[in-house]
Amino acid sequence: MQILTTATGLQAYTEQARQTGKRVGLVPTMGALHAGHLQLVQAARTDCDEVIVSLFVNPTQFNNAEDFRLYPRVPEADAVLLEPAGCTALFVPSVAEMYPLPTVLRFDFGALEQVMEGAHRPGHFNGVATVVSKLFHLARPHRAYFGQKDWQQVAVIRQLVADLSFDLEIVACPTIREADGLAMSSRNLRLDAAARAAAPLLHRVLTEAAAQVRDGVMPAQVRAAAEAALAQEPLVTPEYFEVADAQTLQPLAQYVTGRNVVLCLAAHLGGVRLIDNVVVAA
Ligand SMILES: Nc1ncnc2c1ncn2[C@@H]1O[C@H](COP(=O)(O)OP(=O)(O)OP(=O)(O)O)[C@@H](O)[C@H]1O
Ligand SMILES: CC(C)(CO)[C@@H](O)C(=O)[O-]
Ligand code: BAL
Repeated sequence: MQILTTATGLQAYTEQARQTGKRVGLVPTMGALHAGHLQLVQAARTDCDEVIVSLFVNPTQFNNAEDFRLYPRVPEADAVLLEPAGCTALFVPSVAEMYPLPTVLRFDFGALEQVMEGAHRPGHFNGVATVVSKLFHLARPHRAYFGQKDWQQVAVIRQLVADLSFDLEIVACPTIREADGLAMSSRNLRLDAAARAAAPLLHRVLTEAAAQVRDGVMPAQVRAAAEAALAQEPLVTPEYFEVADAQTLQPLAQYVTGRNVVLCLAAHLGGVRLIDNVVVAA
C-alpha cells in the first residue's frame, strides 16, 4: 500500500493507473476506521483495480470547533486496517496541502441542504462538497464509495456530480451496525460507558417508526411517537427526527405511493452528536 501525502502525488498515482487501463475506486473518509468504512473499501476492491482511501479530517465541514478538535484521529491504526481490506493507496494530506489558500468557494444545494444536517450544521455541506470536489479532481476515480449512514450527504454528492459533470459513478453502501443496532461511527469512540449503553435507543426508535410507516401511521404521529420515545432517555438529547421523502429529503405531511420514505435523526449523548437513518417503502 502506497502512502501519498501530496496532491500532485495523488494525481500522478491515479493518472499512471488510468493510463495502464486500471479502474480507480475512491473511498473518502475522515479516519478512525471501523467495519462501515472497511465495507466501502471491500466494495471498491471488488469493482476496481486501484482503491484509493483518503483520510482527512476536513476542517471546512465542521460547524463546531470542539467537535473538530475532539474528532478521533488514529492514522497509524487506520493504516494497519486498510492494507488487508484491499486499499492500494492511502492519501493522507495536511490541511495546508488541501487548502493552500483559505477557501472562498460557495455551494448552494437549495432544498436538499435546507433540512436535517444542512439546517442543523450551517456550512457543513459546503465543506463536504468542497473537499469531495477536490478529491474527485485529484484522484479522477471511476467510482467513489459512500455510506448510507450519511443519507443526506449521498444525495448532496449525487447533485454535485450531476451539476459539475464529474465523470464517475457514486456507489452508496448500506449502514453497518453493531450487534445491538447502533450504527458504526467514528464518534462512537467518544461515548462513555453510560452513553454507549443508551445509544442503541436511536436505532430502536427508527425501527419502531419504520414499522409504523409500514402500518400507514401518518408522518406527524410517527414523528411525535419517536420524539416521545427519545425523550424517555435522560442521556439522549434529540436534535431532530424527520420523516422525509428518501430522494428529495423534504419532510412529508403524507405518504406518496411508490416513493420511499427515509427516517432520519440526530441526537446528542453525553456531548457526542450521532446521526442515523432507515429507509422504508411506504
Ligand atoms: N456504519 C457505517 N456504515 C456504512 N458506511 C459508513 C458507516 N459509518 C461511516 N460510513 C461511511 O464512511 C464514509 C466516511 O465517513 P466518516 O469518516 O465520517 O465516518 P463516520 O463513522 O461516519 O464518522 P462520524 O459519523 O463520526 O463522522 C462516509 O461515506 C460514511 O457514510
Ligand atoms: C465524505 C467525507 C470524507 C468528506 O470529508 C466526510 O463527510 C465523511 O467522512 O462522510
Ligand atoms: N460522516 C459525516 C462527517 C461529519 O460528521 O462531518
